[in-house]
Amino acid sequence: MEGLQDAPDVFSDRPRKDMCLVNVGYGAVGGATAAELERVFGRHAGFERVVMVHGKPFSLVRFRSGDDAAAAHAAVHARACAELRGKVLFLEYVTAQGFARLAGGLGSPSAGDAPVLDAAHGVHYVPDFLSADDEALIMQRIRDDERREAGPWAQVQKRFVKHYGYAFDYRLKHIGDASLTASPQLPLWILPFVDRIQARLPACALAPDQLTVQRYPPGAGISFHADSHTAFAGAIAVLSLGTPVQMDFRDPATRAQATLDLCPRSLLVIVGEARLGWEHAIRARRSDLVDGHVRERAERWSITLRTVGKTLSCDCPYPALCDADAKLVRDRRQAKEACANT
Ligand SMILES: O=C(O)CCC(=O)C(=O)O
Ligand SMILES: [Fe+2]
Repeated sequence: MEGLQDAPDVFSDRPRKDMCLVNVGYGAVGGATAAELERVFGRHAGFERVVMVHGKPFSLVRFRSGDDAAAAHAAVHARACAELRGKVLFLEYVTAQGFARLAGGLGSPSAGDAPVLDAAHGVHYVPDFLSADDEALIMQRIRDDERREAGPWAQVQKRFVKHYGYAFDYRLKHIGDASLTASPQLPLWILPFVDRIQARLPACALAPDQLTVQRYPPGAGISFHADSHTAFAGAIAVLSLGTPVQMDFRDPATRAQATLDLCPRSLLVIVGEARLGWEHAIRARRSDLVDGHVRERAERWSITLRTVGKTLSCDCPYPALCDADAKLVRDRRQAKEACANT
């Protein structure tokens, strides 16, 4: 296929949640529209979204899991499709990297181009943003709240999370049930720190209405992800407390990586490209290698501040990581519009 001979690691022999419909692209002659493809794939369990790339002869389809994709593959692959004028459809499983490369029209930078972690790319890192007294005060407030609220903490992988303002549903990867918040408002003790973040980084325009406390015992991490583009609007801020930890950033198309050391008492704010176009992760391991030396991890706490997206939309140029066209998001958007019109 066009351009793909130079793209190793794009296709996979075994089922993956992403598939490439290799012989139908966007367009009039022999092509289809996204709505037509959604009708074809939307009837299969776990369908999430179709991504079409202008000017390319293929399309991409994402399912919730490899099993869901395999079931749709069994029903669709190498068969004539009545909705597409009897055209025989051919599907190939694609890797996550393949999906990102194809969704980007294969125009992504070559592998090995390490992303640069600086403000120009939307990474704002402020070491020692908090004093040791601030850190102790925040830890004390977390403990005080804990006694008063008695939860609700949730365990996600090996870490523990608690939400204020809005809950996050880690299964749906979107805003969840409000009853799962410790409180519908941000805790009052965070407000002076929000003011301080705004004063320090005014251009990031952080105006949070959700706060998440996370506790990482040694060995806990968070797998590669981009925070949902539609669940949250604008900048994301992270205050780090406790042990230092490395955060890895990854370009989904090239897999190029860069590492940022998140020191205790630091502030990290990600916006724009770093927030929407890169994934980030904290590896689930007990130590980090820093300048050739093993640094053991102890317990780490983070406070993340976000603004819940009210429009459920996103017009970023990063389709591989954008959920604006995901079925869940479209359904929620529709339900919201229906509500507004009644
Ligand atoms: O704990 C952190 O430093 C950030 C975690 C993160 O990426 C997230 O909650 O989305
Ligand atoms: Fe994140």
